Amino acid sequence: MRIVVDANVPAATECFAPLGEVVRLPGREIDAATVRSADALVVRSITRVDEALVAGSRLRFVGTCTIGTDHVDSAALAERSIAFASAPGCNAEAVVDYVLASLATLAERQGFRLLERRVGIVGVGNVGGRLLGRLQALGIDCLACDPPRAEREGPTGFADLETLIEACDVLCLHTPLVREGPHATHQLLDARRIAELAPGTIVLNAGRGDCVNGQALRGRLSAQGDITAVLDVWEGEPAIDAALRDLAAIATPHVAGYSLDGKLRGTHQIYQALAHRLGLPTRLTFEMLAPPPPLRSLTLEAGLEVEDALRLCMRAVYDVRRDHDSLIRESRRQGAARGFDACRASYPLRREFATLAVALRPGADALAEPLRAAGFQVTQAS
Ligand SMILES: NC(=O)C1=CN([C@@H]2O[C@H](COP(=O)(O)OP(=O)(O)OC[C@H]3O[C@@H](n4cnc5c(N)ncnc54)[C@H](O)[C@@H]3O)[C@@H](O)[C@H]2O)C=CC1
Ligand SMILES: O=C(O)C(=O)[C@H](O)COP(=O)(O)O
Repeated sequence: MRIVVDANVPAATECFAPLGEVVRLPGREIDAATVRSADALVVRSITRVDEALVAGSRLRFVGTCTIGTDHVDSAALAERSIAFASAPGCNAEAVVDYVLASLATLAERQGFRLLERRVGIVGVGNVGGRLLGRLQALGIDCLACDPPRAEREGPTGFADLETLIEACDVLCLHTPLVREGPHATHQLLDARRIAELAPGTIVLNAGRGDCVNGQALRGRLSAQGDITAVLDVWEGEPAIDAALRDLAAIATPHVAGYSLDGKLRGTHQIYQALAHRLGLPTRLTFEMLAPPPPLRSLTLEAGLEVEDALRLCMRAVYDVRRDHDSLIRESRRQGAARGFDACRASYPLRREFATLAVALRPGADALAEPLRAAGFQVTQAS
């Protein structure tokens, strides 16, 4: 059993070596020649898995250690009886951490209170649903837009995109890339909708780059400069639009989901799927793969404002400004595409908010609820 695995998949040896011979390759270098002699292929989102890649191979299994599956032609795999598995929800918590860290950073920079904003969430699945849960627990007013869910579950609790555009201060996109059909998301935020955004709106895209018309967004940012963009995903990755990158308040190289926890969960889900396919037992648990976090706990004294406490704890675990700064620096040093990929390949260790226990001194009890709502563990300090 020969298993070709993307070099950016962590814990690949621990998970896949017990199942077969593991061959590691950079995701963008996995091609038809390397796949020809493979029995199983384990990728992340940058390897296009289509008929051209798998034709002539003896592949029996393809797994992507990611949530998104738009890089995989699942019909072409089914046609050849190649089993396919993805990793739903694996890094959803990390994306929610990214959104909260970005909004907290903008709140500080632009001088608004995050807890007073109204947030519109487009795509309320594993990511958007968890974001909704954390924001509502924080007491933030939210509107949710998810036409496929509204169709299945009924309209209560959902609004249409036009309403979100009109009524929300922040618009967060968490849709998959769907090119065709009644609920296509390709260019969902098109030139008309971008023109309709009220001045002061924050647009955050952590879904897929092609869900937003980048040219229209760049036009609005450069001509009027009256909205704010937070962009983690881009059209044409890794060769992204440098002008749009420079106009975005926060620009990151498709790393919203890049917590170690999220990546390891993705690997572990595909390990389980492949072992199941081979009829082999799964001896490794997720807990065996995840090392202890470098920062396990911190203590807060009484007297901190809620938003200051939230920002302090978020930054202790994940400071999104670091990812923005390294994309700008590496793009200027190496060019847009190489800089983008270099930041992803050498991504520093990042853990999720849930790995940090915040101990509260007597008198700081008012922070307990908001900190828990944001995703941290909370304990009492003496
Ligand atoms: N930036 C990053 O690092 C990451 C990006 N992603 C992207 O985020 C996407 C969403 O992830 P999950 O929430 O886990 O997926 P999911 O499949 O659990 O949820 C997606 C939701 O979007 C909804 N949706 C579909 N078409 C829609 C439309 N036209 N308008 C509004 N909503 C629509 C679906 O009904 C579903 O509820 C992934 O497909 C992936 O492309 C996921 C993980 C990390
Ligand atoms: O899970 C997804 O969907 C994502 O977008 C991943 O975080 C992307 O990770 P890479 O494939 O870019 O390593």
